[in-house]
Amino acid sequence: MIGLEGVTIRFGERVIVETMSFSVPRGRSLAILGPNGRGKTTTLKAMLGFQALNAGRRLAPKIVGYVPQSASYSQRYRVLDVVIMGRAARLGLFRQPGPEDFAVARAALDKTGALRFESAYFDRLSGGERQLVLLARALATGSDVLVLDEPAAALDLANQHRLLALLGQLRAPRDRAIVFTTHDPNHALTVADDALLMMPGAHPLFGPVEEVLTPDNLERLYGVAMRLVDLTGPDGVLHRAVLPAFAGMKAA
Ligand SMILES: Nc1ncnc2c1ncn2[C@@H]1O[C@H](COP(=O)(O)OP(=O)(O)OP(=O)(O)O)[C@@H](O)[C@H]1O
Repeated sequence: MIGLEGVTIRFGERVIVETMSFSVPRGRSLAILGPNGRGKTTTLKAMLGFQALNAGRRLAPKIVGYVPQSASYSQRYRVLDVVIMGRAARLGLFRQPGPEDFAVARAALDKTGALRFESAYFDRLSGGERQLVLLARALATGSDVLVLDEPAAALDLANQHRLLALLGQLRAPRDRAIVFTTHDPNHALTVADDALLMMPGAHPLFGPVEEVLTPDNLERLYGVAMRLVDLTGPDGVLHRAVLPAFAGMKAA
């Protein structure tokens, strides 16, 4: 389980969140949505213990698989070494990674479709390729809690599809708590059970995706008119999708 209880965070005079509470138990996934600069990353950092709280407390296990928006290292590392870092908390300060750690790291890279980069230098990869490696690093922790900060942001459509399929696979056994931020409500509709909408100038809305992700709420969230559409998915079943009204506009 991971979450926040009565958390307030201020930067100077500015209140980012005030007495905010939510939790994600094992078996559920949460999507956090909100406009740029509203406090999504700050909320994730608070959950992970990287952000000082003005009030309240965080609820989190000792080891969490975390995918930051980006990562850079002061040294040059190969991809496999970056993923092995996900094992660090289990290894402790002095133990070297063994064959089992390398096997776990390779399996994680295989799962995210990044095994072909295992010997490449991490800093030579594209933004999207790095994101797949960071996701593998999070999986390699073996934690049953995964926290992902805009995991799809740098991904092309094929890799978004792969990421959503992978999140779907990770969610299916209902033995993990998964939290991710996204700017795409359709990603929330596809793989989240609950949504936290960080409304501009108002308290966040939290609840099951089907109750919270309404066109009205999304319009208030982004200030853009939204429409609901029903689309037949690859499985032949009708699925709900949301589109901003500009999706129907023709370029002049
Ligand atoms: N350490 C800090 N000190 C002062 N202000 C900060 C600090 N960290 C973040 N902020 C500010 O808090 C606000 C929320 O930032 P945050 O990164 O959480 O937004 P976000 O919702 O994740 O945005 P985006 O969608 O653009 O990634 C921003 O205005 C940011 O500039």
